[in-house]
Amino acid sequence: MALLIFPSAAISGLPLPLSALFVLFLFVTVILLATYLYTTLRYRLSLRRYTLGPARPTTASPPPQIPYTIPFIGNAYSLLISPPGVFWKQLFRWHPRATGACTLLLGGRPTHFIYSPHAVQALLKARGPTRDSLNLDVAQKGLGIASRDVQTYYGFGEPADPATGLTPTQQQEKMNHDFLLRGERVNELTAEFTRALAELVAAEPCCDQDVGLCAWLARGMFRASTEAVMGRAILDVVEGLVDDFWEFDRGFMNMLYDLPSWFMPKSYQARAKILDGMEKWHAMLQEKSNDRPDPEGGVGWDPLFGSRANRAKHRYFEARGLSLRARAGLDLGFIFGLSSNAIPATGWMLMHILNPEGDKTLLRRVMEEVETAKREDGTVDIPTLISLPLLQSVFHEVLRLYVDVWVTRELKDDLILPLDDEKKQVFLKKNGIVVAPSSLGHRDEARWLNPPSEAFYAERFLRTHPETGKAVFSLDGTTGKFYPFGGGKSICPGRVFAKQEVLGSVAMMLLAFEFDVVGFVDEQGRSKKHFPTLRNTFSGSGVMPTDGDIRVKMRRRDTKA
Ligand code: HEM
Repeated sequence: MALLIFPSAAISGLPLPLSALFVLFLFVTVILLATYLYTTLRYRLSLRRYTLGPARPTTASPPPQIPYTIPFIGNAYSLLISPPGVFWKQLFRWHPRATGACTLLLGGRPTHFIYSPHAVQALLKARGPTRDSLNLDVAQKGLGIASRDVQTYYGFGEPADPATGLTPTQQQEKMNHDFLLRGERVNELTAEFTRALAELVAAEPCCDQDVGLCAWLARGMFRASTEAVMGRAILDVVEGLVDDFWEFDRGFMNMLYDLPSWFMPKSYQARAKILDGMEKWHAMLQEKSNDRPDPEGGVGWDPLFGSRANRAKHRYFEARGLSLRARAGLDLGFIFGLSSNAIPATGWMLMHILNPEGDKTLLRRVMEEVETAKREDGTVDIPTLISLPLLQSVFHEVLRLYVDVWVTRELKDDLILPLDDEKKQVFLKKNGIVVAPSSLGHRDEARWLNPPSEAFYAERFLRTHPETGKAVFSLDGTTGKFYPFGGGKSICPGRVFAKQEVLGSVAMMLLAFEFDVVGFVDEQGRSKKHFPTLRNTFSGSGVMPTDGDIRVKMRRRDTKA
């Protein structure tokens, strides 16, 4: 006690630097302790008000703010260093999940996290909240685009263009709608993708191969989807794009969280190299295309620009007068959207279908379904494929288990969201940030039962049709608890293509090759006993990467004697 009241007396015998250190230590301890006590008291009071307040619409209260110890940094440290899911598991041991929402202090900014399905559903439907601030962060920190170029690209707050009657944001939404979401355009993209993938599959050596399945797949799918969407030239001009992309992808969240480059030097180097290469590619595009690329022209795909979606994007870049460096960064962002989710999702799907520790009948049942989509010429009929019940269920189960996305919105106005019992509401003040972490809905133990939420269950999204008795795919009852593609006006514009790309790839692989599983390996290729799980990395970015791979011997089906 005397030590606390008269520290100088207690340390009078110590040399000066040690005394100074001791005082500093004491000072820091007092600050941390005081912060913890203050935030805990505030939490207790706000929780009481929040849970005991009268259940009338006029009484919406702000979410309880979770205590923390370090001022400014707040809860960021424990949230970010915990392996995926662990922070929430520990939090819900003492903070009632029934609150449906809570506030965390992340680097000085109070951020509201919501996990009540009603609240999530209402947030996604609300027209006011936007993704603007996240988009700015992604562009500047993640993609390395200069702030003024980002402003030029997004043009937030600019009036509508007199020629089109659309603001820049509306022009981007229209582009996504016209070239990524319209049925015929998606079909064109898928046709190009499957053509490119089939060429790569045909070029694979036919002899017995022993490969890491996901690593092998990631290279092939990346080439095929990049070629289909961005054209062939980019793969020739940007040297080492495939390997550099995955190195960049590994460090992307570090960049978004502003961690210094020495923390992940290889990822920063890979990004710089890609951007240099893509700048060259853009210079070449400008040189070779005197006319502005025409997205509506007769040709669906050309080797220089690739898809209509890419031509439309380049036309927009031109119209906004963007620098080549900015175009390179924005295209890297597009390739990130294109590849960083769909490719790992395909890997997880194939690994589960082939898993020798899993359901031994799954591969046979999936093959029986996939065979029904095989055309006489050996190609796959995509409309048939994407309506197969078991295959769709496996795809959605993979998205449920492995998508960990923070659907993030910025509030331009105050927002009141309903909580689960519908009598209570939560109040969120304008200018705040709201996050709906998908993993809290996707892995909610109370929602996903038999088998429990942590388990992979291929049939999870199948129901028995009451009249035919057949298994049908269904997403009934999942609103606000399952949102792998986000929702509302910012919902993923690539979702239709993603489903065709993933299911198309799974089917093409299974129809082309027989796989014998040799064993499991970790990321360094060392053998490990069990099926791979989530890599211990930052959560929140989309489909989580695996911490290993499944080693397989591949044999081409058509060359089997
Ligand atoms: C399994 C695959 C995929 C998953 C799980 C996924 C998930 C998501 C999510 C959660 C968002 C944020 C939505 C929101 O805030 O509400 C998003 C945005 C986006 N996705 Fe995807 N995505 C996938 C595939 C794709 C593909 C293949 C493309 C490109 C063809 C793509 C392009 C984009 C773009 C451009 C955005 C940003 C939209 C904006 O800023 O408004 N995604 N995606």
